[in-house]
Amino acid sequence: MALSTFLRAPVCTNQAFSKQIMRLATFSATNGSSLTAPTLPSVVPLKNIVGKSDIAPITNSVRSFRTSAVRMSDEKPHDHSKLWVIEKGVSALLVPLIPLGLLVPNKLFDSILAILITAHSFWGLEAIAVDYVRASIFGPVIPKIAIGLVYLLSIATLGGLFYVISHDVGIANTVRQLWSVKSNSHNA
Ligand code: HEM
Repeated sequence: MALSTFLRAPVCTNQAFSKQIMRLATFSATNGSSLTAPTLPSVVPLKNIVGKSDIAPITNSVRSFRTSAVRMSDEKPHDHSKLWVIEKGVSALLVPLIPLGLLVPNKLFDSILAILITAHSFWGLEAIAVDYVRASIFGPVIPKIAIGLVYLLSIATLGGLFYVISHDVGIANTVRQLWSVKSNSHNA
């Protein structure tokens, strides 16, 4: 097991374990001795050692760390859990709404589907752009262009879907026509 993985394991981040490690490290640093069972007292209060020695004790030998970017201090805190629930709610709504919209083609279902599909694919594509087009790899400009393209594509998708709904046969009927073309060519 890699050391970093081991240190992040629940047993290592446990407070009692951290205290024990701290005690061992401090004792070793201040005495310069090896940690063998006979030389190590069972309890060495930290405050007895700190101050009695010039050597700084290692007080943060086990420290949690994060791999995600640290939040900028001027950034307002966002509650992403609410957006997460909305994203998953929209995904769940698509499951009954897509077949329902196809079974009963009308402008209301088409409009709801247009909005939900655009929102859902926007969040999906935005997540891909944020996750894969990173500033650390592509520099500061390309990630902004990628996000801009996601916005452009989503606006074009919503505009295109509403054009089909208002000026053509609608989304559900378009899909049904495509299906019938396929089955006609199959029969011919
Ligand atoms: C019943 C219909 C659908 C359901 C239940 C569904 C569900 C999901 C789920 C659960 C995810 C993963 C989200 C995550 O990683 O957190 C996802 C990702 C995505 N969906 Fe859908 N989806 C549906 C239809 C669609 C449609 C119609 C489109 C586009 C026209 C679409 C575009 C995307 C995209 C672009 C992603 C991101 C892909 C990725 O993360 O790798 N989805 N969808």
